[in-house]
Amino acid sequence: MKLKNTSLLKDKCYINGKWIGSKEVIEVTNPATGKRVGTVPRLGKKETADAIKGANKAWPAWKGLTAKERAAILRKWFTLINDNADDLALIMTSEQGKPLAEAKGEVAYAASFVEWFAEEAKRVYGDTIPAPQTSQRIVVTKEPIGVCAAITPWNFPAAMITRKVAPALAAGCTVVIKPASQTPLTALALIELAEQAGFPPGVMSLVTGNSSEIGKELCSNPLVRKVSFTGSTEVGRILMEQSASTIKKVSMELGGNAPFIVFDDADIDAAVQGAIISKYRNAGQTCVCANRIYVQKGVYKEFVKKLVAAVEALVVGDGTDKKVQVGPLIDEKAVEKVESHISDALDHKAKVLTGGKRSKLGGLFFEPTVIADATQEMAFAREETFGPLAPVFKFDTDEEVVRMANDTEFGLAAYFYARDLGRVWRVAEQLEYGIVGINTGLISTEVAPFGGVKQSGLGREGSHYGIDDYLVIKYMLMGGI
Ligand SMILES: NC(=O)C1=CN([C@@H]2O[C@H](COP(=O)(O)OP(=O)(O)OC[C@H]3O[C@@H](n4cnc5c(N)ncnc54)[C@H](O)[C@@H]3O)[C@@H](O)[C@H]2O)C=CC1
Ligand SMILES: O=C(O)[C@H](O)CS(=O)(=O)O
Repeated sequence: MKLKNTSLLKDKCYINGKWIGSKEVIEVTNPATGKRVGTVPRLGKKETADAIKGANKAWPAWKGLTAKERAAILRKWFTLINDNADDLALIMTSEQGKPLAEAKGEVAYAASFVEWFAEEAKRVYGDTIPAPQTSQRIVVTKEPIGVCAAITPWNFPAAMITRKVAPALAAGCTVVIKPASQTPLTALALIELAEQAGFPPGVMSLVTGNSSEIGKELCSNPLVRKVSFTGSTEVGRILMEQSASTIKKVSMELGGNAPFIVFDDADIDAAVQGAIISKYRNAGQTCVCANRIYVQKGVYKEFVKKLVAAVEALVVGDGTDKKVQVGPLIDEKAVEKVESHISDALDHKAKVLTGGKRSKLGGLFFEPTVIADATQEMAFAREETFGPLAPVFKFDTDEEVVRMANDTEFGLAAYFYARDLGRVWRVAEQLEYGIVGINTGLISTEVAPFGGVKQSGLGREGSHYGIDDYLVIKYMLMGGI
């Protein structure tokens, strides 16, 4: 990996302002080549407890800074991330596999949360409330909740970290981060830049190692007041259970199963482009990817023909190749999940229109796939595929498709293409999701409150709502006036 700034490639963790190694290490491999790109320490409970203790010790001074002083350090971090965007993107592609253009886009997206919350830090407002007695006054303040834990996934190795730590730090909290073991190098590069930006020791630490051991300490240590997690719903349940014993505040950004609906009054070409970006971004490994594509019968043939042509034009390969639009999946388990969804669909009489098997490139590459004649009985109607598989369902009426779209335990993102104003309002209001994309396949921005309903999670990230998850409300009632 040829970096301009070689200080960004770390093989140590960062705990209480010190870079810590260990005898035992975790290998980080490139999913496109299977080659080792680096190693990180295999740490556990003890180092996590040290990081939590250090975060608690650093908290009073950090929250004691003015909002403007915290904002200035966040702003410096934002500038450093942007100044090192090319290197951060190359590290990300090397450990996660996404095409460089997508990695650069994610670095900018990650930086946007740091910029946004540097600004929001100065807008944590309280209230005054008319008191019930003339001798009383009531003031409401919002205060940082305290030491926070951030546990993040491999699919967005930069943005899922800054989307949590930026609001926490802006609010005056300190943070201990546990990144995914598959993609720790991007996270550690961000920490290197945070150290350069001037965050005091203990304010932000990062631990790599045994996920469940570190997670248990983060969730059960009483000094931690908040756990913010992004990942699968299964792991989210475990973390919520583990956090219950010390009544921690939790934010959960979990799995999804996004419906993507094309009505007969849609702009079909726009809908095809929206389906491509929503389905095949990050090789389909995002929680907001279209997992089910519903097409109204009057436009079914045209849409499917155009979708197949667009999918067949996608270039699969190593993300460092500028021509590549679809990189490898993260691991063998992910490839087998896609294969299992395809074979289940074929067992239920579905038809493969393009793709349907591992790429001839071998390894973790999978052909972008479109399946026709999909039905609600098939596995992808219940489970998140998390891969480049687009199942197309045909539907007749608006009522029928809204029922099918809502028929899931998940409720993160939904999309639809339509132009009739009444239909747009009716469908948008009837969809049981935290995010609804209308005539677009790309809904992610730092200015909006990202999050799900039902079993897709709790809390919101980004937007002016995002900082509330790291604050607690206090009121002071003054008597005897
Ligand atoms: N709603 C959202 O924004 C997102 C949801 N996801 C969901 O996550 C899944 C794929 O991402 P993965 O990283 O494989 O999810 P995952 O849930 O397996 O892992 C996420 C993080 O949790 C850690 N982890 C796993 N088991 C743990 C435990 N027992 N205790 C503490 N930490 C533990 C992992 O090391 C990783 O850092 C998909 O279901 C996807 O939809 C992924 C990214 C974003
Ligand atoms: O982890 C994810 O899938 C992200 O939350 C999706 S997005 O925010 O990059 O759209």
